[in-house]
Amino acid sequence: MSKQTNTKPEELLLYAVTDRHWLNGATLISQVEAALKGGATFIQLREKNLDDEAFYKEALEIQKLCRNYKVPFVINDNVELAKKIGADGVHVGQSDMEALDVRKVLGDDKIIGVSAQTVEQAELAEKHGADYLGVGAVFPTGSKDDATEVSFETLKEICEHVHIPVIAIGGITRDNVVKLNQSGICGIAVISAIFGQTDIEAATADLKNQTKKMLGE
Ligand SMILES: Cc1ncc(COP(=O)(O)OP(=O)(O)O)c(N)n1
Ligand SMILES: Cc1ncsc1CCOP(=O)(O)O
Repeated sequence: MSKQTNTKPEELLLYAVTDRHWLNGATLISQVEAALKGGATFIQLREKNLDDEAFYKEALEIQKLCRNYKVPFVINDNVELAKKIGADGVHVGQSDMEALDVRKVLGDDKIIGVSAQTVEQAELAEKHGADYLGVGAVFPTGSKDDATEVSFETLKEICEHVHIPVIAIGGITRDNVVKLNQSGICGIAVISAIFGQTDIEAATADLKNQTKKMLGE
């Protein structure tokens, strides 16, 4: 990896993306804490329907928790909120604010993650200052209605064409993560394989082990 980025590949090993669909009466903070105890290495707060005030309060709370665990904390899509609370960064998709513009808002030191489904998108995101790429959906997923499927070949090609770390996302479980072996990724991002599990802490620890094995660590 020759290009300097604001993330370390080891921080991207097991990236947990929140989803209140799985709360079932629990609080998001308790679920995120269980994921952190189980060894999640990165947290993304992803809220699609929360009002501004509640989103702000929740982001502050989860940011504090992540700081206690020394784990990077980014916010999905909402660049203004990330700026306001001084989050470690944001994750944006192809239909969100462009990485170049995000960088102007957040400055040089913050983490910008960008979703990519093609080599062209990946190269452009890197050129525009992305620190890492989230590529998927690599398997069928029930967590995102409009997810585009990305083949193993495309995932591998993306990894070969960029110098920033790449993580895979979409339908990844403890049982299928092995199929991502030799793709070139440095980690995985998941929702349901962590937050959809009864024992979040144990599921996170198990998935982390399986991911390390897949990477040959
Ligand atoms: C790590 C990571 N990778 C990809 C995505 C998907 O982002 P996006 O394409 O913006 O879709 P939404 O998450 O906004 O539905 C992600 N969130 N995280
Ligand atoms: C946010 C996102 N982006 C591409 S697939 C996906 C959903 C991932 O969720 P799961 O790990 O439950 O398939």
